[in-house]
Amino acid sequence: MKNNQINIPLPDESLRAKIQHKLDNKAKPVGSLGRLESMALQVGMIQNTLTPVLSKPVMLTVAADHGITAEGVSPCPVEITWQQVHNFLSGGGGIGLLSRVYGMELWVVDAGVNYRFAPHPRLIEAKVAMGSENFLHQPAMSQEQCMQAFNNGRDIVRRFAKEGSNVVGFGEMGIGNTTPASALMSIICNLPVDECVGPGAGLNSEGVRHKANVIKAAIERHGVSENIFENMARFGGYEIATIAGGMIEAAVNRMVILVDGFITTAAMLVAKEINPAVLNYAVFAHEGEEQGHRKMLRHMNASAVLQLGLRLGEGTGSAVAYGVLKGAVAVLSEMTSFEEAQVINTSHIRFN
Ligand SMILES: Cc1cc2ncn([C@H]3O[C@H](COP(=O)(O)O)[C@@H](O)[C@H]3O)c2cc1C
Ligand SMILES: O=C(O)c1cccnc1
Repeated sequence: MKNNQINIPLPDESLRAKIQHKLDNKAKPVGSLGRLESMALQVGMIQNTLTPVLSKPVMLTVAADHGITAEGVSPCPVEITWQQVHNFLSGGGGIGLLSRVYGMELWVVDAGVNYRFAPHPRLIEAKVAMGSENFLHQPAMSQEQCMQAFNNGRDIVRRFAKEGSNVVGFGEMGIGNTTPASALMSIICNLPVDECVGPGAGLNSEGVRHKANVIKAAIERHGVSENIFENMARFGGYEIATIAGGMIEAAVNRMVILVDGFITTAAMLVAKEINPAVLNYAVFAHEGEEQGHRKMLRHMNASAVLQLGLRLGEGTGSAVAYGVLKGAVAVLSEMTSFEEAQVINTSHIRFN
């Protein structure tokens, strides 16, 4: 597939001034709701309306295993991936809890976990393989497997869009997945590997150095392609490919995309390589502790909604930011104007 074949609708720029005017005429000093106002503007533009509504919010936590863990790049046992899938499905873990607290419907996607799950009403079966290959020695996925995972993500999100969801949060679970995320980041942001790695789930500094060396050796071995899908097949993972596809499809369907932590943000890096218009739909939920996360956001000129020192993933930051997003959307759609509130209009008073 060529990089730019997927068509994403562009915002109707003539609406921007109208939304801004509506925000400026709410009963408050101009701009005083800060970031809530810019988020409201973004959602208004995404939905092409002065009265946006968030409906049927879904959280997709996409899980997969990684052959590269054989190189000792994660401090944690790989069985945690499938164990956490069970945990999430029972309402546990960070995302089981926070999706419930903030009112998002959680779905767990098996994109490539090395475990055979019994069917479960909240588990979406999209397994391409029992985990990726060890990309130090061979490509993580074949080109076909990578496209399969990408298209699975598109299919899943298309289904939710058809059912009336207009906001989707992404999260992930996959022991070892900070390694492919760092590799893709280094390639896409054109940054040295050392600037893209961090402790992940808890490596010490020696472990981080080892992780960097593994990534450098893998990039040396396979080389970097001009084609983003080839790079994803060489160095990526099934959850990253599935999330990237899901993000692209969300934008195609004019859905708000909540982007979570380091790994999910790497999937957004991939998605914007496929079509940069996806960024119009992205709300970057938080800026986390992993150094690479901050740098990826800078690369995309994005500023995150929250700064909570998170370093978990799973979609936890997306769930919390969804709470903020709800407030932002309500400001545009529901907050009283000066006229409605019978308050003297101060929208002409501007300090810059
Ligand atoms: C109990 C536990 C729960 C998690 N939930 C998310 N992660 C996070 O840590 C993993 C990535 O870090 P690394 O690349 O260092 O393995 C991913 O599963 C990510 O979602 C977890 C990790 C653990 C151990
Ligand atoms: O920032 C994240 O999302 C993150 C950091 C470390 C491990 N897993 C996820």
